[in-house]
Amino acid sequence: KLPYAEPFRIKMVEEIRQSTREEREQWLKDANYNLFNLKSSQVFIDLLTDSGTGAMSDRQWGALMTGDESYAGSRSFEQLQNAVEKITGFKYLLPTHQGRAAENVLFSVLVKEGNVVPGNSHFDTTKGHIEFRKAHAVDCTIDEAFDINDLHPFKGNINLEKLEEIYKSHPKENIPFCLITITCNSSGGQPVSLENMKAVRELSNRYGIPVFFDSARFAENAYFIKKREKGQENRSIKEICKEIFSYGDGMTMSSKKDGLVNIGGFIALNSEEIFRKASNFTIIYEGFITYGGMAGRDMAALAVGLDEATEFAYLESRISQVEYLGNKLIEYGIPVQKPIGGHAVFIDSLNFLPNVSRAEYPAQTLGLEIYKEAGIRTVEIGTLLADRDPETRQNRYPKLELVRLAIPRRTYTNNHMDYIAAGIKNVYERREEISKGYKITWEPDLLRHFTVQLEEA
Ligand SMILES: Cc1ncc(COP(=O)(O)O)c(/C=N/[C@@H](Cc2ccccc2)C(=O)O)c1O
Repeated sequence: KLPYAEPFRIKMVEEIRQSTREEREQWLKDANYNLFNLKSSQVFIDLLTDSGTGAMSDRQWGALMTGDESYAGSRSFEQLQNAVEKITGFKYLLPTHQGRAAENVLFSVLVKEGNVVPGNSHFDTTKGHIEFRKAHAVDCTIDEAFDINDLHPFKGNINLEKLEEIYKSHPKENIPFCLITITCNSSGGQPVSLENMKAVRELSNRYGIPVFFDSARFAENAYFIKKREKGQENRSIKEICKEIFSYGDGMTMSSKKDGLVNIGGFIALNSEEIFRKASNFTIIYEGFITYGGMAGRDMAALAVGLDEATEFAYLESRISQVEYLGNKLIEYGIPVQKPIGGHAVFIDSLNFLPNVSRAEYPAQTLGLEIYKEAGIRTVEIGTLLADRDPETRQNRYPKLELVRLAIPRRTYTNNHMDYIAAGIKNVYERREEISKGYKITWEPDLLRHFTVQLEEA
């Protein structure tokens, strides 16, 4: 038996450059201690996000050259429509410029003030688009997801009792849909099992509630089903994807993740009625319904990307690299969410920095220390991202206070993974000295983590 190796070779490279610790300390000060404000030239290894940061293949670059920029009826739209239907089975497609735009269009049709939208953990913009409409996102994820050492293979699963509790305590007109996020980003890139999706579908049918998927990392979810769920090991990724989507009425997609492109999103669904209504919002917010904020060439590249992303060999190499980094950190004794997620390793900053009070944002503190140490940019998935309670305006302290190391697709080598692990180990060895965190000097009303400004506490 031979080990796996990447099912691709590299044909283009982009230079990255190291800096000095002194430079980085100054740059952080200039950035108001918000890693989003760093220039890319100030970052050696960029793990801020796996969204739109991956490498396209030569076939995708080729598709760019033959994109059809017709305003209506583009050939590239048809190519994308065929790819989406082949993989998901959904008949109607509305392209958008990215995932939150798909949420904006779909939720403009389905989400009304006072509504309740249950599911597993809704991610930041998805929750933002629900709360922006004065509706409530309710997290019904299983409890095991919040214990980083529990090895439950599907920590993205929905707790059916919690979900049924919601269905029983609200009239169905007040629950526009149940949203299943695959994989579940906020709980650590954790997958949802087919069995759970099927059970959610059956329960929702009993109460007459539609089911939608937030599908940003659906291919990685399918990979975990194939690897971990009994009876799935001999099925192709594409077969598993088809079954996944058979349990939903539709999906939103950030193509910047498992679409393997740098920009793009879409809505796909089966209901002609919702498609008609959503089309109006697409025309208002995005563009005509056969391009929706995407260039023809980007739709052509996305059609190829969806096909590549749903191939086992690609997923095995992508996910094995994340696992490789996760296992190195575990070897160093660093507390991380387990099992290792599909797109990222999530460090438990409460365990890592016990001397930093929660009110001083320990995950942000750790992210800044990792950048100072090694020029690696990460992101906080904790109290800053959780935003304030819309009513009380108090901080909402989530169960998990995480630093996410999101690994871009087909971009870094395992030498970079070794470098990342070594940099974090250095911080871990001096963790006792870190006792002061940060405080907010300015924040916006919504989705504050992108633009918040901080200073040393
Ligand atoms: C499950 C899920 N659903 C929808 C969307 C919106 O899609 P879009 O509008 O971004 O295309 C996202 C975006 N996720 C980005 C957001 C982010 C966070 C921190 C730093 C940079 C970017 C990420 O997780 O990295 C998502 O994860």
